[in-house]
Amino acid sequence: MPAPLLQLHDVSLSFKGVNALSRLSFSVGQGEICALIGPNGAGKSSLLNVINGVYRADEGDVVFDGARFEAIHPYKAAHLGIGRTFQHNALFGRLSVVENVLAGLARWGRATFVENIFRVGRDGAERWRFQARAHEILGFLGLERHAHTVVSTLPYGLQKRVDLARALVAWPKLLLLDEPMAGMNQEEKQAMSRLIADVNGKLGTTIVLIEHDIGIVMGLAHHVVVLDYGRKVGDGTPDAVRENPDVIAAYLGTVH
Ligand SMILES: Nc1ncnc2c1ncn2[C@@H]1O[C@H](COP(=O)(O)OP(=O)(O)OP(=O)(O)O)[C@@H](O)[C@H]1O
Repeated sequence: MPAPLLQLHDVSLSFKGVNALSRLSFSVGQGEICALIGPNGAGKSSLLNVINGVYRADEGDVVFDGARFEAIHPYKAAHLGIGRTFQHNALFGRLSVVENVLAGLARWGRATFVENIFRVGRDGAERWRFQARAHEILGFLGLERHAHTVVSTLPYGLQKRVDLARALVAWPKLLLLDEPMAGMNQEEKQAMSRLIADVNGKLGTTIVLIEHDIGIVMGLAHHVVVLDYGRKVGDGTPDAVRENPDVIAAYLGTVH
């Protein structure tokens, strides 16, 4: 395995007696695409929330890029290089695509988000740097021709791509994607899967993603971690995980 970028050690989290995560340990190597799979309620979203500081683990710790934390604020996580998309659309529907992408840089500069999108304010050089970065990412994700389209008027598949652009614009080392293909048809899933592979292959971004479509996971991920009731029941290459009897019993066996 490549050198780890992210390591979890004995991470536990509970909600009023429900164990969402139980002594969970695993590592994600630099440059990997790691998929988290498991049945509904297995703890996948809770895990992403611990990694980027939305939840604080009850026990255990996380090591990211060589630095250990028990709790971290989401803004701090973003500054350290942990980007995130959400399961449910969290875009500003009435703003344009490029304005939404600029929102991903809102906490990076000296000017405010409002100053940046209305192109006013203190730091012209920074404003142009951010605009250039936003357009670079839009170009990379094939969204440039939609840059000035109001987000709510775009088809769902493209809105998910804008969400990816917003997470990617702030130079993340680690990108956490919470069901980036949820609600998509097969063609849209294939297109999103190719984009994620490009982000990983061409930008070198390490990716942890939650995905329910096993066919997509097996084709896209280098590494699969399987959760069941907050516990890890599988951890390895897609082929190794597919043949693991515990995984078949806990999860893969239940999808047919
Ligand atoms: N904010 C919360 N308050 C109370 N319980 C929660 C909360 N978030 C998650 N849980 C519980 O923790 C467990 C793990 O939930 P989580 O959403 O992390 O699972 P998941 O694998 O992401 O599920 P899904 O595939 O349905 O999104 C579940 O039992 C869930 O009900």
